[in-house]
Amino acid sequence: MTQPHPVIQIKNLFKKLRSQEKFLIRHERTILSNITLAVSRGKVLGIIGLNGAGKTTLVKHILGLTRQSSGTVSIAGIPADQPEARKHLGYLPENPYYYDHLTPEELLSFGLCHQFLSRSEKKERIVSCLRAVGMAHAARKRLRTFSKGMVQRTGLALAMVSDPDILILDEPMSGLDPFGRKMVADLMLDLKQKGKTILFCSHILNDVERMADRIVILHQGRIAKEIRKEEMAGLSGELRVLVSGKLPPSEGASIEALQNGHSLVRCLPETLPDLLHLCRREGLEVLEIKSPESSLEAVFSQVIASTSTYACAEMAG
Ligand SMILES: Nc1ncnc2c1ncn2[C@@H]1O[C@H](COP(=O)(O)OP(=O)(O)OP(=O)(O)O)[C@@H](O)[C@H]1O
Repeated sequence: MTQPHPVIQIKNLFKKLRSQEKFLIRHERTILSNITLAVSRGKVLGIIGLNGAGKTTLVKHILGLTRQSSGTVSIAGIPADQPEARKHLGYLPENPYYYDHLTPEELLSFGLCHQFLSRSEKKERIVSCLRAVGMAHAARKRLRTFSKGMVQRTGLALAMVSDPDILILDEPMSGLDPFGRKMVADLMLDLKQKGKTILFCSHILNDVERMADRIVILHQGRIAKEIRKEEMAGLSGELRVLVSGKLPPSEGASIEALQNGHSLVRCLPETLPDLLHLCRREGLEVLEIKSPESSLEAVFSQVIASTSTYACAEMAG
């Protein structure tokens, strides 16, 4: 089967920044190191990483807003620094800030100024985008009167208004209440169903796990791990069960004898009834059942622990 042509293609991308000269010695910091990444049409790629891992810098390269030290970035086959590449992109920045005397309606019509649409088509597009993000009721209010979450929602509408094929969303859930988060998640899945390609960065691992087809863990400017959806399903989501004594071996459970005489059992939720039965039979008490961590959270922690002596990523380079 032939692979679909990637709409975002990054090859061997390096970004180095020159620090101030010290004693005539020039220092360089590597912000991104040998990033190679491709996203196919209609797919959702989630990027996660610690603060300072390089996520926003990577996004800036995709948007053609900064120049790479080496390597290539292309959007729909066009180098990312060419203006034509941007026609394919809708962008929500990490901390959206817009002229706050504007209304969402005015802001979105600015986003459509290069589109050949009739007045009524523009109006229809603006209304439907504001409705999609739950901001239709505030279409004519000044942005300066908005909460952070309302600005975030308006920013998302702006990213969508020109109907781009590719959406680049830097922390789309930031500042949103639980309803807002669900709304954005549903919206992203809807956009995906419409064939849009989405690349987003987030610190909310549950959302990333739910929405992404593929996840990239960026650490200290490098791709530390890529996880495909199929692999995500297979990640362990084990329960941890604390039992008041020693247990004999049991199928489907890993048992660790603790120094205080208790046992810590790890098992999948479907084998819990067998384990409870075993505890009853052995006359042991179940002291605690801890639900699984987000499986992505477990993998993320593992990757970070194994790829670094965790010094703050900002010190890297
Ligand atoms: N203009 C700049 N000048 C100097 N250093 C910079 C600049 N922009 C980014 N950096 C450094 O590059 C590294 C990556 O920053 P970036 O903003 O891409 O991280 P991030 O993963 O988006 O972090 P966060 O999760 O906190 O948003 C950081 O160490 C940051 O200090």
